[in-house]
Amino acid sequence: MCPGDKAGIESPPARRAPGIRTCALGKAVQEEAWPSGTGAEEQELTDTVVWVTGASSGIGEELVYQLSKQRVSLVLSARREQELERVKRRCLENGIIKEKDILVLPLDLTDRSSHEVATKAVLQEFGRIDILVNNGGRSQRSLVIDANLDVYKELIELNYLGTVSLTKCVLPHMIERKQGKIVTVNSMAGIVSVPLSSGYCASKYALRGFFNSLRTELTEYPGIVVSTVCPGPVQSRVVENALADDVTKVVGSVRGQSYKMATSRCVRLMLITMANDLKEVWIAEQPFLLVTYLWQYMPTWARWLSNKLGKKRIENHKSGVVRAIYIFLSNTYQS
Ligand SMILES: NC(=O)c1ccc[n+]([C@@H]2O[C@H](COP(=O)([O-])OP(=O)(O)OC[C@H]3O[C@@H](n4cnc5c(N)ncnc54)[C@H](O)[C@@H]3O)[C@@H](O)[C@H]2O)c1
Repeated sequence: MCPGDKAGIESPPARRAPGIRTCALGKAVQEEAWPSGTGAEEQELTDTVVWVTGASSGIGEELVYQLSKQRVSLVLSARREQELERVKRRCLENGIIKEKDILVLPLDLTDRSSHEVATKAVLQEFGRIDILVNNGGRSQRSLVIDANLDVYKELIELNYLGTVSLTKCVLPHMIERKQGKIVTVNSMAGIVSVPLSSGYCASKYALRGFFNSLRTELTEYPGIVVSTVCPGPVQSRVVENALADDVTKVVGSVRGQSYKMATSRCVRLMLITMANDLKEVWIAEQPFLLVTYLWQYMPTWARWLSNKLGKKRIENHKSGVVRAIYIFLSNTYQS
């Protein structure tokens, strides 16, 4: 943690002395050096055109609410137009943006043939795309032995290929302008391997690999920033919507989420990430962060701990009381 970081988010990096360092954003850590000499707050995103996928729920929905309090243009995408219209109304009621600043653009990430047309629609409306936030996605709660192969196909189609496809549509525009930000909501499950989420982990590992490669390919375009955001458990509908053992089955309703990070806090930290062009951030409360550190730096210990905690999680899943584990330590493995 940075010295003086006790106040967490209330002591933003802008106040800190120049220099490269590894900092904590309050309880949530970004494993990344701050850019030297700077340290922007989210207001620096003013006057940008931001396209958010998965804007109808959870992290994406909260992200557009917080962005709508600044002077930005927003494109809201997800599959359900009605839900997007609801989110738009709230943005207009509580934010400072006007009707002309917000475009509802229904989009199915798995329908890759529609992505080019959607990109053109955004460019036609606002003339540019400054920030693409690849947020839409789904999780999984099923054992490898039980999960139908279609579950894996769907998770790769949506979380991985859908994101890659949209990014590829937007990229030529950013390259032409030599600027832009591609922010992808990955997960701690892109670093930590978790039982019951094998397909989800695979899709998020794949995404992390893809964007790390893309970042290197873009070195001659320093104005294009590729950011990967890895949250731990955050309050949203991600578990409710998670695929079970068949692609037609979802987990459904889940019990309390109070142990998870508040969506608003996660999003605030994401905005700071975006304003500061950070390459990779880990956003989580303890002990989730600690487990991620173990996976990164002490994989042998991480595997030992995973076996202990994972066993319990699997037992609970098998005995049909999987919801109980959401409150206990085995949630170390949440998406
Ligand atoms: N909430 C967490 O604990 C957590 C942790 C780590 C990462 N994440 C990631 O955060 C992102 C947002 O998830 P969330 O937690 O807000 O969950 P959520 O279920 O509340 O929201 C998911 C969003 O993705 C959209 N979506 C789903 N399938 C889609 C499709 N085919 N096409 C377009 N949009 C689609 C949904 O409509 C919704 O808007 C996901 O990528 C998820 O993997 C969440």
